[in-house]
Amino acid sequence: MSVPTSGGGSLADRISKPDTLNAQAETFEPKSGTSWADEVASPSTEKQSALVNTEEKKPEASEPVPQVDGATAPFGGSDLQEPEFDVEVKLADMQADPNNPLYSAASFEQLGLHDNILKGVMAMNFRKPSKVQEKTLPLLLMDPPHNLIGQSQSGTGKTAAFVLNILHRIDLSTEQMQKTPQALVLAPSRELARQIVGVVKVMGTYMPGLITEAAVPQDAAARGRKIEASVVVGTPGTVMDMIRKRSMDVRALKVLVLDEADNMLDQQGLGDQCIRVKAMLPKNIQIVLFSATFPDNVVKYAQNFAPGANQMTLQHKDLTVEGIKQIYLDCANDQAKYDVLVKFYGLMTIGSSIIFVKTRETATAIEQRMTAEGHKVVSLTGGYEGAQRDVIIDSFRMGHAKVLITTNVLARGIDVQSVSMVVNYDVPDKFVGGGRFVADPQTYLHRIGRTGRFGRVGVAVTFVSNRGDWEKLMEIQRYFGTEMTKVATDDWDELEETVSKIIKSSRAGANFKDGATMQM
Ligand SMILES: Nc1ncnc2c1ncn2[C@@H]1O[C@H](COP(=O)(O)OP(=O)(O)OP(=O)(O)O)[C@@H](O)[C@H]1O
Repeated sequence: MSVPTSGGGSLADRISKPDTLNAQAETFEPKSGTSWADEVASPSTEKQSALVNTEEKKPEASEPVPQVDGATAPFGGSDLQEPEFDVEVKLADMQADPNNPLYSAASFEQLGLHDNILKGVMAMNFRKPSKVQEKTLPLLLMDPPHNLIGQSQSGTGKTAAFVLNILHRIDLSTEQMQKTPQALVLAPSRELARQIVGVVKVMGTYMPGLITEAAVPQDAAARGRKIEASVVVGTPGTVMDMIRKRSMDVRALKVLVLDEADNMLDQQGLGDQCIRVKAMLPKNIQIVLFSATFPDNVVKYAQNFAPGANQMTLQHKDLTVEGIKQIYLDCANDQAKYDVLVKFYGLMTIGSSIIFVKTRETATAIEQRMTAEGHKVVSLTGGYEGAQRDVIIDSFRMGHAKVLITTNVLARGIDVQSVSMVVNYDVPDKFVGGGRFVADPQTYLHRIGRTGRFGRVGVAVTFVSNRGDWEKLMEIQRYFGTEMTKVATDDWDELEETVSKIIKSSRAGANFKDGATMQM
């Protein structure tokens, strides 16, 4: 099959010819659009603060076995050990390789956790800690408590590290204590907050009296209800409102966690809210910051926010996840991108995938066009109301929709193990003033990290259709010292062959429709 794309020759060709390149440079202006800060829990959406008791969100018995919203597959853990996964390297091998981020020399039993907590860990089928869990848990569990800044690659189990510390520290001995907030986790999106609630609940299954609640923007009906939970996970604006309105009592809080901490401290608005929340908490609270990325400009903030913290950090070059194969599709021009997207989806059978775009408008446009082509897609952006967002993400987690189109609002933290491909329809960039956008390596890393979770394999495909995109992508490549393979889109036979080879070499899980060899 050979499906040529419309005119113009490949981008790389144009780039190697300076004349053409200059001509192109004038044509391609940075797109304006919705910003990251606009998409995340913004002050306006946060006004509708209320509590979400995720107890009500249990799936119907007849539905496919879901990931509990947001917990990982309940009691399935990282099921890479199971033979159904046609991978050459088993999780056990990875966890025995000292150079792998999933490696550990210790067992969960050696970490000094209470038996009821260990039972939860074992029921999740976590057989051994990952490196970040093994290294940070002894530091987190120390008495007196110490602050911690922890960094490790996406999908390597940071959530369990901070959740285990929380479960270890809370006191559930009386009904009064069970209903009193003792640990607070802040996350940048409602979806991530709800996911973390799911993890706390699943891990704490064997802890009698554990009550966990999400504090995220919600419908007006629940507004004003007092939090009666030992563990609270929320977005910063909502939590700030609740503390101010005294619907959350913070006097007994012992632990504050910022997940995606660099993002939380760096973003205008979010950063202020986190600082205000912290100022209202007891002074001797343990502060724990986790992320896969801590860019240089945020490190100082982080150290001020968590004074005297123990630190586990990584070099840029060690941040990429080995199992994620990175390619870019060289599209003739901006208009050709959509055709390439549809042809690409026509060619491959992909488990679940996420398409990242820059603006809400692009998300809606692609959703409509792909739906018309018969694909089961949903889109989720900051433009939707909270309750709608819950329905959308749940339908993706359950596998009812196979393709999720979203903006940076879901770039971080979301853990859906079946995601075998991430598409960057727009190269991630950030506004730096003066009408300029520059490459955003951190967002790139977080986006592609939605696949390849805990030793799984996946493919990250970035669309490049102009010189500006290409330069930004090369900047990202340099930043991480990684290799991204260029794939032309003017010869689909060749594209099929190239992508097939790449997928095989990475053990990644996508099938070509007419000759499946790989399985995920
Ligand atoms: N010790 C373990 N053994 C097996 N599976 C694990 C273990 N720890 C975590 N996992 C699983 O690994 C997956 C990724 O974990 P998690 O979401 O905590 O990653 P993360 O490091 O927070 O990633 P991100 O940077 O993207 O937020 C989850 O599905 C989780 O259940």
